[in-house]
Amino acid sequence: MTPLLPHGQDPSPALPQILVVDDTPANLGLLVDHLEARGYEVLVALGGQEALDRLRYAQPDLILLDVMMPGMDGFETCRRLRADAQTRDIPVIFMTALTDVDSKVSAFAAGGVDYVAKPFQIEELIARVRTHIALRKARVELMAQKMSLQAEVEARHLVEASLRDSELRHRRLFETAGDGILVIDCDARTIHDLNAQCAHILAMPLDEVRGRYLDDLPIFAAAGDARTIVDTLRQSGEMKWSEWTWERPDATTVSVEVLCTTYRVGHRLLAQCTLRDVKARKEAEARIRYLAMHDALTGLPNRTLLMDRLSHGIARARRDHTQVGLLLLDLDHFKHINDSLGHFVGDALLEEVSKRLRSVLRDSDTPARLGGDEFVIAAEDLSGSADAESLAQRIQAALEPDFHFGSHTLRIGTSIGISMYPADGDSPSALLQAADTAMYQAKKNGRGTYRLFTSDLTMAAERWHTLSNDLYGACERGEFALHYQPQVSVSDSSITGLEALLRWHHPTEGLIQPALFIPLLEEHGRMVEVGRWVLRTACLQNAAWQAQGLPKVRVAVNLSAQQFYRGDIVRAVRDALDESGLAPEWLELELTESLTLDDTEVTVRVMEELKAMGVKLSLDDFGTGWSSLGYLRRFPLDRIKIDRSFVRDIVNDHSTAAIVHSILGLARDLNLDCVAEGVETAEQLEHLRRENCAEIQGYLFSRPVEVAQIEDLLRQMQTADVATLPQKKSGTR
Ligand SMILES: Nc1nc2c(ncn2[C@@H]2O[C@H](COP(=O)(O)O[C@H]3[C@@H](O)[C@H](n4cnc5c(=O)[nH]c(N)nc54)O[C@@H]3COP(=O)(O)O)[C@@H](O)[C@H]2O)c(=O)[nH]1
Repeated sequence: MTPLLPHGQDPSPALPQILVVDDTPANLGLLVDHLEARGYEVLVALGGQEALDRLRYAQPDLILLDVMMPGMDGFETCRRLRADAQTRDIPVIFMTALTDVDSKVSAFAAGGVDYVAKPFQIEELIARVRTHIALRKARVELMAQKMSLQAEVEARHLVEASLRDSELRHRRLFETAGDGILVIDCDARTIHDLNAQCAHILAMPLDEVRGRYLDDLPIFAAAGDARTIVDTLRQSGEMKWSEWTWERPDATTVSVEVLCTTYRVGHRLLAQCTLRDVKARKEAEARIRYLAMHDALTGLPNRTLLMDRLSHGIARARRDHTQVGLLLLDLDHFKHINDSLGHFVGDALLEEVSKRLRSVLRDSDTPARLGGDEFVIAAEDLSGSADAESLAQRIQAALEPDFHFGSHTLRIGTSIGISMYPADGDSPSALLQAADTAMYQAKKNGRGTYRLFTSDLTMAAERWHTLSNDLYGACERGEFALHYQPQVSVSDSSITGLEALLRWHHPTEGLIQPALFIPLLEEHGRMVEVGRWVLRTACLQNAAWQAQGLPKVRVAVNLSAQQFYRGDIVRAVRDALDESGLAPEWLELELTESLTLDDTEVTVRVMEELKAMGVKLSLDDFGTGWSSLGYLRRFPLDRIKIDRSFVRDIVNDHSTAAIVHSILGLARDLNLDCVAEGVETAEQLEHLRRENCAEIQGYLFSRPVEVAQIEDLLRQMQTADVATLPQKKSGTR
């Protein structure tokens, strides 16, 4: 064991260490003295077990082991040392007085390396000790050498294995790469190697390409002289072609992007070229270009492409002295369909419309979708506006038949505005502006029509835009008012109801009729907010009349589709009733027939919620819509209002009279009340009286009038004897 050294003293090289095992302390003392005197470090143990214990912590170079010891004798101790891997190699010299052959044999059999007889000659013992320590040292050094040799071999194997791995990995990468890889030997000007993808791009078998001269391959013929390529590679170390196109042996054409870089292997200069097929990139670019130019839903050209085609069309027409027509289409009621039936049906309708449009167009016509329900057709090579008009008629005819989507059957009209090059503008944007103006006019004239642009329409369009601006804040500025038109009992001329009709007191233009500004409010999404104001005002007014003790009559408020589907109408009605204190039975909501387009759960549910509150529901403009009569049974209605277009012709036209007769019969069968609208003459009234129509509304009794006049009428009703209707008209018309 290495003794602790005083501070500052260098440790001497480790001394050979000897463990002496003897149960006789006198023997031990003697031996220790001799051994230490000869430069050995000595450990001692007084018995076999103690020796084994010490050897757990020490690794002496030699053990001197007494044979005859109490407890575990020397032989047994030696056997145990040999059995333990940690002590197996420590040489053991037995010291014993037994000198018979058997004892000596036993000593060697137990694993001893030598034997000294007691009493021993100290010099002999020292000589044996030195020899065995030298032998052990030599053995240890040999083993160390063997081990380092083995470690070296193993390390080399490891490096070789990892080189093989790396080579395999790179080979695999090379072979399975998505890009083609071609290795050129710049000195021999041959193909040194290539991967399967490269062979695929070249459309040549791999083995046929490997080793070939560059000049023999069509790819290099396409790129230029092989010698020039190699020279450039030699000089600059790299080369790049963004697109390299050539015809392959199988007669197909391929385009690749190529990047070559050189590297040295030993004395050879190689160049690795990566060939990337640019077809996928070109397809993606084409797709992006397509998406940028087309409408994703219908696949029709979008505004950008339309404007481009239009400007080319105008240029051609200028050259050929022909005309270009621009038709701007707006699908009537589309917003309503989208809101009520959902975007799925809305989208399906737009797709179907685009198909039908395509079916009536010539190759030289460009259909486009600008967004929403706005479609445009640019028609080239026209000889005049009559051609554009006949195209408009063909389009309207194509869109006329019913559209079927699942359980929904829809009919959709189109308003079309037409502008012509050169008459109405000589640029795409001027033509589009003119067509837009004409389209608004077509819509105003009654939907489902077309209109050619004329310069006076510009003024109408300008007025439209001015009014749109003026409408902002009109409600807050108190510019809206309600007029009321009585609904009257045919039997006794008493007023049964008052229809609330919205009026706009424009600051400079005076009173503006709702037919002009309600579509504007709808267009700008303001009808929900203004409709709420109408509801609230009508309820407060009716409650105030009742509070004044005037006869109780119902007040009828018109609801637009926008209010019904987007405005949380149930809550708006409840708020109006709560705030005014009006009993619900005195409020009637007039729903237009177009609302019944959607006879789905939503419509029925909202109607039932309104009905459950106790308000009355009536169906306005009855007979003008295109929905089935079946909804009359499904919807919880109280009243239908026969549209004034029927009343107008009721006296002169038999078939109209027959329709009104049927409507009244149907209403009776379904237990619905009926009001005939637009009654202007005594003859119409008489006809309706004969048909047992219970109530009428129209100029014959009164136009819509201001609050004060309605109050007069209600007071007259309180006091005067009720006269027949025609007599009543004199005071109020
Ligand atoms: N959603 C809302 N719609 C409203 C509201 N206020 C009005 N309107 C709708 O605007 C349309 C035009 O209304 P208006 O100009 O007031 O015309 C009404 C009557 O003046 C007119 N009428 C009544 N009697 C006669 C007649 O004998 N002859 C004749 N030529 N016209 C007559 O009819 C209009 C009322 O029609 P209706 O509503 O169908 O009962 C109109 O569609 C209004 O609904 C509003 O607050 N919200």
